[in-house]
Amino acid sequence: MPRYAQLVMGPAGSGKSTYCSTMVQHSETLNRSVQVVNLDPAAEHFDYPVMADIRELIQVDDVMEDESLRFGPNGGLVFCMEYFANNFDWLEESLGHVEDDYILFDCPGQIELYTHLPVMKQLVEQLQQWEFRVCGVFLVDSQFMVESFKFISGVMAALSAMVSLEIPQVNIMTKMDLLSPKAKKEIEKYLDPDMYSMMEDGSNTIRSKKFKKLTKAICGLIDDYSIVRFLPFDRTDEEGINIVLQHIDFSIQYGEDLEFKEPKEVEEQPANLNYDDIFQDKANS
Ligand SMILES: Nc1nc2c(ncn2[C@@H]2O[C@H](COP(=O)(O)OP(=O)(O)OP(=O)(O)O)[C@@H](O)[C@H]2O)c(=O)[nH]1
Ligand SMILES: [Mg+2]
Repeated sequence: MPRYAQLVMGPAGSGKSTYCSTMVQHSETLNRSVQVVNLDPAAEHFDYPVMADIRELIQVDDVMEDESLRFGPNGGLVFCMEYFANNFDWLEESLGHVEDDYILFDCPGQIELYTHLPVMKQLVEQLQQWEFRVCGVFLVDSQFMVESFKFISGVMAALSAMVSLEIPQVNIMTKMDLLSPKAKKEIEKYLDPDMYSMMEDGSNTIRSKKFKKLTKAICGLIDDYSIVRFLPFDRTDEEGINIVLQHIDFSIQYGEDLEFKEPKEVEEQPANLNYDDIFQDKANS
């Protein structure tokens, strides 16, 4: 039986930890068991129960305080993640060997982890060896997506994670509840984007003549191949959360191997049943 995992990624403060705790609560209402592993060695607090916590293995503070290393917060985090990649047996031990389990990995917010460092790819390959089907969940704060040039940079960040990890990926715009009614209307344009008309919009930011060809090529890539799409995520909207979960489940084929319940057997009826005769028999008896 396969095991299932979501790799919850995204820029700093995009709502990864909140997403994890929302998903845990939502799954409880569906009577599904979902566990969370904290992979952020700099995490201070989160409000979900953890199955495993990378801070048991290594903490950013310890790395920064180490006289021989002398790292700052970002270098420290990269060091921690590389240390983690060299010690996957810690994760194996913490995860155990439960078949059919469903685990969310709450990742750190440093974007370089998803764009050019090999750690996350190594983690994905390791999880796949342990028979996990892994879906990338890339979160971007919706408040940073309501203008064309910001949207394109969000799309590029999501795309580089998709390209480097080579797993199914569901992209999500978080914190939809914080948008003003005007911004909510505006954001609809970005949930089903028409990149070519976006290039023609009022702002001059993406219409610089010098980069026109490049902008057009990027917009064309996104539009023509429908490579990147975003789903809205409002933590107060159960229906919306369910839609996101269904997309993710579908991408990792969750549920396909679950036990199929046989329908109750119906007593076989004679092929040429004559109802009139039956009613007549009953009436006579
Ligand atoms: N209103 C609202 N606030 C949210 C939502 N998601 C996250 N937040 C808030 O945004 C802040 C950051 O959320 P986190 O879940 O810690 O974000 P993160 O991506 O885990 O952050 P790092 O781990 O530091 O990268 C917190 O104050 C959350 O309460 C949301 O859907 N709605
Ligand atoms: Mg977090």
